[in-house]
Amino acid sequence: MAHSTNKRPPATVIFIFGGSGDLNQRKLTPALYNLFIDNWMPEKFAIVGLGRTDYSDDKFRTHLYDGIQEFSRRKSEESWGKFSQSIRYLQMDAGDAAAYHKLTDVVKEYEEQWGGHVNVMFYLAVAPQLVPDIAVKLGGLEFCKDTNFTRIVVEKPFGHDLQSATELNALLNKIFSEDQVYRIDHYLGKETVQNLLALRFANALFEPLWNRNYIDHIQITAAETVGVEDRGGYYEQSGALRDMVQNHILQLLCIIGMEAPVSFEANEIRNKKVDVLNAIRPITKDQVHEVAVRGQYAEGWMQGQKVRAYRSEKNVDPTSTIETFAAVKFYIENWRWQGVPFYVRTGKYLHEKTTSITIEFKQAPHFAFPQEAAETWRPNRLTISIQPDMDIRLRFQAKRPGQSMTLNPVDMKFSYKDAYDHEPEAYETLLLDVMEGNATQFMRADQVEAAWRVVMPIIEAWEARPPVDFPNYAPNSWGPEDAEALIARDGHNWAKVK
Ligand SMILES: NC(=O)C1=CN([C@@H]2O[C@H](COP(=O)(O)OP(=O)(O)OC[C@H]3O[C@@H](n4cnc5c(N)ncnc54)[C@H](OP(=O)(O)O)[C@@H]3O)[C@@H](O)[C@H]2O)C=CC1
Ligand SMILES: O=C1O[C@H](COP(=O)(O)O)[C@@H](O)[C@H](O)[C@H]1O
Repeated sequence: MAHSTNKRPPATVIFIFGGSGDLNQRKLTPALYNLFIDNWMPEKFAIVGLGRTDYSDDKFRTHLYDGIQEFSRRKSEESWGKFSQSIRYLQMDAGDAAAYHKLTDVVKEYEEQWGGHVNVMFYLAVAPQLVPDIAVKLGGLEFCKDTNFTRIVVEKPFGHDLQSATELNALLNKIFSEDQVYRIDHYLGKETVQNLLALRFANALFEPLWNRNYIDHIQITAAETVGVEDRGGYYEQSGALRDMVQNHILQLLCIIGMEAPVSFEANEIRNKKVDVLNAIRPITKDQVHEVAVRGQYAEGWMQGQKVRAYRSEKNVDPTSTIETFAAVKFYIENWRWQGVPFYVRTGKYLHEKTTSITIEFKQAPHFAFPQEAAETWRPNRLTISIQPDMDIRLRFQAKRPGQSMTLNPVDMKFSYKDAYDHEPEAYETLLLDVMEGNATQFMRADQVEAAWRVVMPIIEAWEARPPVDFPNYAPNSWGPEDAEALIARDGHNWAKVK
């Protein structure tokens, strides 16, 4: 969430389970380092990486420094020198209950050194199977019972389905209070996603139009130009629906669909979002084939490179029925959105890297212009590009210069690149939120479960009926033809973002 004052968070010890892993090197340490450069880190902090790998503190810092060189948006020897003094490594197997006293020792050490109580963040950057066991073991530590000072961050995937997510929530809520649990969805930390709240609720301009009376339909696209890369093992348990729709895309849909919050207090925002999830029209298993499309990439070409079919990727079953593309049509059953379709799609190896939201408005009630003007007329559209372009465009009709009354669709555009010189990475924002104890942009237990409830019928129908046509789309395309048909049946096309 936006941080309103330059008040730095209180003294914090950050334990990163999975300190030796990819997420820490690629995202977490670079984010903390950038917060440090911007003076957002607490005056007193320590970062303790945990893992089984045999690292000395120095070797661990060197490993993280390599990550800074590769992944950080800023790199300065001088600031790294200062920042890295606060990093250390603790070699331990997370399954070893007897080793957990070391965490208490570390916390006590800093309490003595810094002279007072310290906040503690546990970041669980480990495979999801390890999460329950680590949570239980942390629960045995006396200082974890301190609900004001101890927080636990849980990475995605949060559960594999509704049942496992519910069980994980029950377990976490037995050990920690809900206020201590931060379920991360990194999309919510993106500047352009947070800006959706500003766009909708800091402007009086849009709200009167933001409903079924003026909006024809809404599209959300999260397209990637990468394949599953070396994550075949994970992806085989997941697929596009679990990996992207259940979390990131439904969260975008919530922000677009929610009612105006009374305040920016965490539970107020989360209540408004969960209302949207609860209002999504349940899809029956019989309807799945009408409202949802799945795809899997074949071998082909991406940006001049030959790429393998999904079924030939590392750690992927050669007969895999896992989808690398998903498109779904949702309806939100409430006064605001009755009858307005929300089309969403996501996929790997698609034609363009883009995450964007397109809001298409209805036609003006009466068209008084000559017939030739109608030929170039296009509906009003508000297009919000989340990434990699970060801009908002409003398409409207203008008169084409000349002696006849012909129309031209033109864009009014706000571009982050032109307006600002930098923006923080999502993990910077979210890690600072955790240190400040602000859970607004994190998933509450009921939100996660409500999102699973939305996608479960599709998952179950797809698992019950394996696809017969996989692979069914070529790399560098926009996915399977059925995805075009899904939206074309309603008389629309997927919007071209650029
Ligand atoms: N990488 C990314 O960009 C993203 C990752 N995530 C999520 O973050 C989590 C971690 O992913 P990632 O970093 O890629 O995975 P990695 O496989 O790179 O890292 C896994 C980490 O877990 C540690 N680990 C495994 N077993 C144990 C154990 N028994 N005791 C202590 N530590 C253990 C490993 O340390 P060691 O081998 O030293 O024991 C390693 O540090 C996953 O849930 C993933 O879905 C989410 C979004 C993006
Ligand atoms: O959570 C995930 O997100 C990434 C896409 O993230 P983005 O910030 O680059 O849009 C996706 O590649 C990955 O499969 C998924 O696990």
